[in-house]
Amino acid sequence: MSSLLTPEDALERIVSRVRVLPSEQVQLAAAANRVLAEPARALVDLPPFPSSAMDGFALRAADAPGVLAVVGRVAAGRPAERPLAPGEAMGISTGGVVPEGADTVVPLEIAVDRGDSVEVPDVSYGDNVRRRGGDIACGEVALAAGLELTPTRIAALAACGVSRVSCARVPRVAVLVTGTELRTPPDELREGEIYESNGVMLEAALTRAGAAVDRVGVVSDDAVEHREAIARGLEADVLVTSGGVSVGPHDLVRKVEAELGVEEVFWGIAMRPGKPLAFGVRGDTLVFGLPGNPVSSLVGCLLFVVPALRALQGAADAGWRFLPGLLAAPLRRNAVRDDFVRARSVWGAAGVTLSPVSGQESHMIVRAAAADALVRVPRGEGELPVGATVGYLPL
Ligand SMILES: Nc1nc2c(c(=O)[nH]1)N[C@H]1C(S)=C(S)[C@@H](COP(=O)(O)OP(=O)(O)OC[C@H]3O[C@@H](n4cnc5c(N)ncnc54)[C@H](O)[C@@H]3O)O[C@H]1N2
Ligand code: MOO
Repeated sequence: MSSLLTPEDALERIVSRVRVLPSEQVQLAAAANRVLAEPARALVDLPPFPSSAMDGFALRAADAPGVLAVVGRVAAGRPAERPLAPGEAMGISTGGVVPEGADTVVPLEIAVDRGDSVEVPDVSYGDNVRRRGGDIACGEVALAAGLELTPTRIAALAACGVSRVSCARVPRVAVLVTGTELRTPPDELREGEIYESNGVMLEAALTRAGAAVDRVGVVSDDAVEHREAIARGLEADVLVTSGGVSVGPHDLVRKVEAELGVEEVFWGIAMRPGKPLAFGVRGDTLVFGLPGNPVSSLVGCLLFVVPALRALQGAADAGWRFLPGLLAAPLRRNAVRDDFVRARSVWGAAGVTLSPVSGQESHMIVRAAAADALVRVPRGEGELPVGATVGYLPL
């Protein structure tokens, strides 16, 4: 591990080995968090008709101010039965069709409703009328290919009349945990054993990132067990292992993967935690060897596996999505590696401030759990002062 890749180079190498998964048709309601494979077009004008933005009276601006005859009442979904003539007004609800002949809506609060007539003040032409097609016109692209279907985007497509979308298939990810010392709660620990935490963490993080996760199991540091489990894991789109990627005699993952035909693309990244991360490919399967220390595993997953899942689904912006924040405490930089520091974020007048939590060692998952932000301290000289702008990922 003499010359380590920078995190940026590591991510670039990973993304360059990704082959986007084939797409399939998906019901819109089931497409949340997935990535659009083709542009989605509006099937209607939106709004589909000139609609009222207020509860009030529809009229012609040229007739105001004055007293107008009320010749109808329009509700949302119940349009007027005839056009509006000069000198007339119609009661109208928010979302109602502005009747033909009307061009303006006066809100209830500034009109005097006298039942058969209404007194209205001066108005500006077009006030409170939402233009037909003002949001989008029928046939236009509402969302481009490569966009993730956030709740806002799902709503936008539903409003456009779209019921099915084309999305990349959900990536299948196999998670394999290695380590003879690992037990699952509530089993009792024997001398030298600890509770396994990376498997559940990875399943949660990868499910949140849109993967279908298959827990291949927990294997001890034994080559035969490794071989059988890794061979199964290699059937998935992505294999993520935890532990066994360092230099010790019981670190078997890379060796067994090589025997099973995995081409190692790199091993080792100039970052802390997570330095001994390994990445390889076999066919189209991406193979991530995350270090066993729990915080190292978490950081490796967020920085490299999650973007790879986005890239597999054809996301236009698969890369890191660091948000800007201000350091609340000075942090020393390392000359050659990036540090990823766990911090607590607080929103204040100056923006988001980030306070590193106490206990930054890579086995301290409980200390990390007090944090909600992963702060990048870029390699370089000296220290970052209080108030320095840094990038962070929400945890
Ligand atoms: N001589 C060297 N030793 C180590 C180096 C090194 O460069 N030279 N690197 C250290 C770093 S950095 C890390 S990170 C770890 C990574 O080691 P492995 O990926 O081989 O992980 P393990 O040895 O299997 O485990 C490390 C640590 O984490 C605990 N662990 C493992 N899996 C889990 C799990 N699923 N849940 C909870 N805890 C887990 C394990 O018990 C160990 O304590 O190597 C350093 N060593
Ligand atoms: O990176 Mo190890 O990931 O420093 O504990």
